[in-house]
Amino acid sequence: MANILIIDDEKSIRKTLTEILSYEGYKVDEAADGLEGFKMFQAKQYDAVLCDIKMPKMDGLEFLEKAREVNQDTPIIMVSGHGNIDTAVDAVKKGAYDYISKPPDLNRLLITLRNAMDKTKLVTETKTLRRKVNKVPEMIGDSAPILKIRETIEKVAPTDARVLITGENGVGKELVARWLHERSNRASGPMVEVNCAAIPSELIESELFGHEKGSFTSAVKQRIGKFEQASGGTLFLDEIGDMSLSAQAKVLRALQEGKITRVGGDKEISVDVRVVAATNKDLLKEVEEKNFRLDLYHRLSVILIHVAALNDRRDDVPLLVDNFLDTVCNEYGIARKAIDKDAMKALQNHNWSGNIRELRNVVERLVILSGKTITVEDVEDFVVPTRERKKAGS
Ligand SMILES: Nc1ncnc2c1ncn2[C@@H]1O[C@H](COP(=O)(O)OP(=O)(O)OP(=O)(O)O)[C@@H](O)[C@H]1O
Repeated sequence: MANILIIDDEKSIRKTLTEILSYEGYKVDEAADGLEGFKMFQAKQYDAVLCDIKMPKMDGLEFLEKAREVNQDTPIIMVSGHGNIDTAVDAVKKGAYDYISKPPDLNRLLITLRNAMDKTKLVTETKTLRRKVNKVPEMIGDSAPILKIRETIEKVAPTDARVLITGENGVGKELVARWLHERSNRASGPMVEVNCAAIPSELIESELFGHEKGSFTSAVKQRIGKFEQASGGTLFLDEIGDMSLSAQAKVLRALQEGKITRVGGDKEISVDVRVVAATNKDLLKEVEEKNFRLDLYHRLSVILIHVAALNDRRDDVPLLVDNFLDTVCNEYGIARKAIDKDAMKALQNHNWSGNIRELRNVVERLVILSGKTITVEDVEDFVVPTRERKKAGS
């Protein structure tokens, strides 16, 4: 049964609305002004709110504004008298679902309520589905370094502490960042990723902080930067070691003050982001070579997570191979291929300079090229690079 909150200072209106809605099977609570209504709204989850505009203590617009800060999803329908249709329209612009006029027309009231609640249901379902579709892949492995990383993620994720993730290419740094977001209190917010190495240095500031229209030749319209996009969520700065010194200075300011300014703008905009950064470089060496700011390094590295190279945790190889065999065969829609002991051993001893990304490619290649069971010959034929085999044979 849906719960509806009615906020109106006129007792007769509350009575009429309550009678209609109770008759239709809704559970109804009443409040006589915005302040009382807001307290009830904070204390209980409602499916919809009907709210008068002109009221003592706290009016409808103020209620709307405050309620939106608490909960974005519950639809709020304004109930407007003759004199304040304009305010009702204004309320809709500010996030009210719709408005109905006094005296309330029975059919219009019920249809508006039903539509509002249908929409909320759809929004909630979409959110749940999106979360399911974008599920973060498992972090496979039970080697000591992986256990330690999982433990650190569980401890650190719910805090807003900044994390610097280090490790070679393809070890799983991005995966760690995604789990930090997933396990944080920001998980329902966005996770926005910026690959600092892939963006030309003259564009990185506009990418991160946005720009105002006309601030430079190609700025034909206003653009919201990644810091703003990530508000309420996590900003993942990948390859931070490749960021220009001038962009570093601006990032530092954003981290110190929690505020950014768009390129070509003069307004300071508050942003609420948790920053997670990653690099394959030795940042302290970059600091020594004056390519990276020490103050920024300290800001970013409150917590350090180092992801060990696959060659340093070979115990994880069999688990990873088994897991990738499952997913790859599934993706290709073919029966799960087996792998014999010697083949697994050969993979375990291989030099994984490309880390887990390389391992996944290798499994994919083996699945495509081998028979039902992957053998050590397959590994020798399809995995060990020709160059190395020639060397070994000569
Ligand atoms: N422990 C793991 N278990 C399962 N899959 C993993 C694991 N670690 C990494 N992967 C997968 O390996 C691939 C490479 O990982 P990821 O992109 O996180 O590496 P990275 O360190 O960020 O690489 P780069 O530095 O090149 O950006 C991804 O597909 C990721 O899902």
